[in-house]
Amino acid sequence: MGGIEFLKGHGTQNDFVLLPDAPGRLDLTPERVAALCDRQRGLGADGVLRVVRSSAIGLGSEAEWFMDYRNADGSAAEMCGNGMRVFARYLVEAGLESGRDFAVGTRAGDRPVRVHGDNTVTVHMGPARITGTSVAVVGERELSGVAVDVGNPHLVSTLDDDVAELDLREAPRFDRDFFPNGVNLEFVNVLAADALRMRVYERGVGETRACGTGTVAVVAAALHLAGTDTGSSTVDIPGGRVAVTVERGASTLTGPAEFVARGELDESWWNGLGR
Ligand SMILES: N[C@@H](CCC[C@H](N)C(=O)O)C(=O)O
Repeated sequence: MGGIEFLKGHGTQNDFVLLPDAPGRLDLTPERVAALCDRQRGLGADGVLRVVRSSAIGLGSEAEWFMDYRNADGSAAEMCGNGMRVFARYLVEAGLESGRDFAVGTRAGDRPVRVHGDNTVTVHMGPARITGTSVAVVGERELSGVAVDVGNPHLVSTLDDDVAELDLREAPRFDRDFFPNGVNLEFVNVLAADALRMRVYERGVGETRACGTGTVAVVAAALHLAGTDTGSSTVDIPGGRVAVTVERGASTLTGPAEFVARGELDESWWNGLGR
């Protein structure tokens, strides 16, 4: 095998390793993903985005390209909003899409995107469905929350005190009967009707500096608690700010997509990792 190309990028500091693999030939095991994402023995990232033709992955997407997203622990997830912005910008800059409006396949379904000229991207995130209520436990605190499905599962807890003060060094607990496949946990302050502040503890990763699906979930939950299902809000996360619109059966996420490096993986390192 020749050198394995990679790019490193981020969306509001939720960071990713992109692996271009059009024909789907890479043996991307959970061990290799975890090693790539490790910040000491690998490149370091919250997740991996494999750029593969939908026809090569065979998951029924009608889009030409499929975002094969993996969490830092090696698990696959349905969707990644910040990753999608970086992925879409890559497709345009690599000449793999000729226009700026196209759809990308994900395990949550095909997602239309628009890549703007200023390196921001709008992603049509699909429906944000309220699925009930549950509880997150942070240390000794029980925080009730609204469960939201954005293709992947979220539990949004609204706090009166500053989310910046929350101690997320240990993984918060949640109801495994309610979320048998795990859950992304968001903690939010409502600053105004159209301004939220959020921290997130991601399934398969830990605390990250942003989560795109999470920002859609917190806007949907805030609207739900205000007695409506339609509205727009900015969401401030530790890594920056995004804009979210939620409507009945649809939502959009707009924010930046940045590249920081590109290169080749060391082949002997890659080949020596557990398969
Ligand atoms: N950071 C992502 C979400 C990635 C997947 C998540 N950890 C899960 O397991 O569902 C985003 O920007 O949406």
